[in-house]
Amino acid sequence: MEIRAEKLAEWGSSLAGLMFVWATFDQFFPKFLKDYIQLQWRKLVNYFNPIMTIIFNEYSSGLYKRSDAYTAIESYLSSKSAARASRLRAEVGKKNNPMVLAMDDFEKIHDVFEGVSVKWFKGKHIPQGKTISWSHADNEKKFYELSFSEKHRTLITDKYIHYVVEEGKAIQSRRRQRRLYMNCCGDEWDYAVFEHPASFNNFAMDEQRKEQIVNDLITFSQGKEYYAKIGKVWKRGYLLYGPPGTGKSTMIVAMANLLGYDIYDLELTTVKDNTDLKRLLLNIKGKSLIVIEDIDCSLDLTGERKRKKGKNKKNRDNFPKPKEEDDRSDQSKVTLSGLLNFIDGIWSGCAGERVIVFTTNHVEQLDPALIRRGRMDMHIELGYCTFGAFKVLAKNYLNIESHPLFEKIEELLEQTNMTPADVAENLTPKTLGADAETCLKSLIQALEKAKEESKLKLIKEEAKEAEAEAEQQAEEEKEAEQKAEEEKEAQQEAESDNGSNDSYDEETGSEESESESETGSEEPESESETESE
Ligand SMILES: Nc1ncnc2c1ncn2[C@@H]1O[C@H](COP(=O)(O)OP(=O)(O)OP(=O)(O)O)[C@@H](O)[C@H]1O
Repeated sequence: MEIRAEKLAEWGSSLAGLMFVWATFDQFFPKFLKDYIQLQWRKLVNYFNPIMTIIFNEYSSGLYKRSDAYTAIESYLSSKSAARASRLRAEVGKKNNPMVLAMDDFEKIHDVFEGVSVKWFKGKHIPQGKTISWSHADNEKKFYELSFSEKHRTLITDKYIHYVVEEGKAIQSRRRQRRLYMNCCGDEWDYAVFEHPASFNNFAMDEQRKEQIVNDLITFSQGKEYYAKIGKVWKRGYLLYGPPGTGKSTMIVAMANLLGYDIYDLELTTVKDNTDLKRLLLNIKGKSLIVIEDIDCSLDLTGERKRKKGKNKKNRDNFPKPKEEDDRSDQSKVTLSGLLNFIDGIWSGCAGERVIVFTTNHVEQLDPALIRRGRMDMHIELGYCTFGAFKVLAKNYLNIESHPLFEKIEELLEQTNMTPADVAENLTPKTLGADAETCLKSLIQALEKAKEESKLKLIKEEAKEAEAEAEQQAEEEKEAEQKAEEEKEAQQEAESDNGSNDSYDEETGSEESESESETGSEEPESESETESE
């Protein structure tokens, strides 16, 4: 015990001695000398275990835009900092990410990639004796320094940095508040912050089909290298078609939420001409989902423009249109070929990764050129509610996965056509505290009513058809009678004509025989003339 106490006292005094030396060194040695000693020390360490460093500056020289690599690294490290950095800086984030913790200046954190340890340091140069400028680039110069053992150079430069930048970008896109853009005047986009809770988890559709679509979207979003390899622009087209209320708009939102893309809602009727359409395309950023809703109402298939008929378009039609915009829509000259160029002409290669979605209630009216594979790569039919889709809605709206009434509902859904929108509406509790069973019963009532109505409709249609058939038959009979009558009259007339001719013959028989004999004598003559000629 005594020996241990002695040892502790010894260490204590050595530590105190060291601290005294360090304090003296720190206080009395000039900065350049300290820097020099530090440099020599690093060189000594490097000699035995060579360390490589890479610097990522916040601003590239001469540019006033933050470096993309720097911001991506910042996002990547902020996701690691909460657990690893000893000093953090808290920043108020956006609504969907209230607080962001980032590593503070002059902090270090360690990271491990494929078993290799690396060190990140966040530093900044503060220019001395310079007046403060409004430009960040002229003031503090922040940077990240990545250090690692020289022997892992290839792994870090070839793989790790790429991984960090891609991860950082993905984190940025998840954190960023997304935007819903609308084309407003000519070639410009206006936007609103977009927060819609629809997702594939709560989208009512058969699970297998849903999985196919989700996989397709994810494969596309991760396919940068694949598209580069096959020499195609990194874009994919989806055609959503089906009756109103089957979830076309909802699926667009679910797609955007899944991919973390902004939505560009393109209203073709307000685009002046093909040139404006091209300009709009050039103003679309990457990671975007371009939507043209009700394409059949936007563009005449001959390339002529057609004003929207009857359809109450979402978003835009809730606001009064400025007069110029109304006038503009009258003058729109976007053609089908302009739209085809917009989708996949050479200009389409300028906007980076993006998805194009068309929706329509009348797929049969669309020009095949517009929706052929390669333009609209995946055609998705959204139909009436199936039992599989109903189960998703029941889980969303009532939080139940099974119920004795499900069997009856399945049977009724097979016998009638009801859109998911109507099913959802019937599952929504109408009174405070209404339980699941009440809502299911209300749906059954609605389904039975719909079934009755469709039966009545069918009977009416059949009666109408029968009536039309009877009418046609009567008309045909009438026509036949009339025809018979006419034929009879014609025959009678012919007979009476014959009778009068006979009596004339009797009177003028000699004349006729003369004329006949004249003609008879002439005919062989003319024949012989023709032959000799
Ligand atoms: N498959 C679905 N899953 C979940 N909710 C749905 C589905 N289909 C429709 N709904 C609900 O019905 C409402 C109307 O759907 P939505 O606007 O997406 O239909 P739509 O096919 O785009 O209709 P329209 O052709 O009239 O534009 C939405 O608010 C949504 O809540």
